[in-house]
Amino acid sequence: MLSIRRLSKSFGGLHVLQDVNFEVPAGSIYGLIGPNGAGKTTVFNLVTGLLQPTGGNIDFQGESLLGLPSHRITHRGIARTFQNIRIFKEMDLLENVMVGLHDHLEYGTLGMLFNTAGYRLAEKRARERALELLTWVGLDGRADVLADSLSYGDQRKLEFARALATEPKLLLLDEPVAGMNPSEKTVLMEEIRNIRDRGYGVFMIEHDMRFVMGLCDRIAVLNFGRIIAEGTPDAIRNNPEVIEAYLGKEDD
Ligand SMILES: Nc1ncnc2c1ncn2[C@@H]1O[C@H](COP(=O)(O)OP(=O)(O)OP(=O)(O)O)[C@@H](O)[C@H]1O
Repeated sequence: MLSIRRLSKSFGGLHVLQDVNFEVPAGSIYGLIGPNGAGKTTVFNLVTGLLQPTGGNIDFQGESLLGLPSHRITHRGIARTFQNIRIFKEMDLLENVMVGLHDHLEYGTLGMLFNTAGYRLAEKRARERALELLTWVGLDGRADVLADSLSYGDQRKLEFARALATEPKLLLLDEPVAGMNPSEKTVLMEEIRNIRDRGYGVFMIEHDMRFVMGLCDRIAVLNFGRIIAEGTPDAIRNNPEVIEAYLGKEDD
């Protein structure tokens, strides 16, 4: 689904990524791990068009993403959440999700101004879809609650629903469980599995080893800008180079 070939990125003389290769298969949960500063966020920024690579290719569903601006990449079917949650705190949950959907509405400002039948139907559909997405992430029944009043874990779920509103095929999650308590993590794990089972691909950066190992189908390990291992959680867990580079330094 997402194919990364010989990818490199330098900032001046700093080689942040060098000859990075891996493939995120469709319908799977894929993890990208590695110590702080290894280059994980740079990979996400390259895939989502916030940065352009120094060399190499990024193909999504057989077509290159290189040179496309972020919004075109979103339209190709890649959505993203951020390490620092980005939601509209002064809006309710339904409005937060509908903002993501509005990009896909056929009826623009004129329809809204004149409140045409077409616009009303599109709004009704968007509303129903937003409510469905809130149910998917376990926030049903709270559509009219202000986002600001949500717990941290629920804010993450809302961000998740907002990303799904762009109708992606692949969802990029940047440290989805950062700051969550253990029970929130367990719930989110189940929800990410449900999303995968609905046919979405999930590609995540995560530092929480228990979460990554328990959830991902495959994992790539970055260390100083290079992939040092790729494989199933069991293979990664037992890889001596990975243990030395990363797992050995884990607090847990
Ligand atoms: N725009 C930039 N200009 C210069 N250097 C950058 C830029 N973005 C990232 N870097 C450097 O690239 C390296 C990799 O950063 P990156 O954020 O990709 O790492 P990471 O693996 O996501 O780390 P963390 O786990 O701490 O989030 C770091 O040394 C960082 O300082």
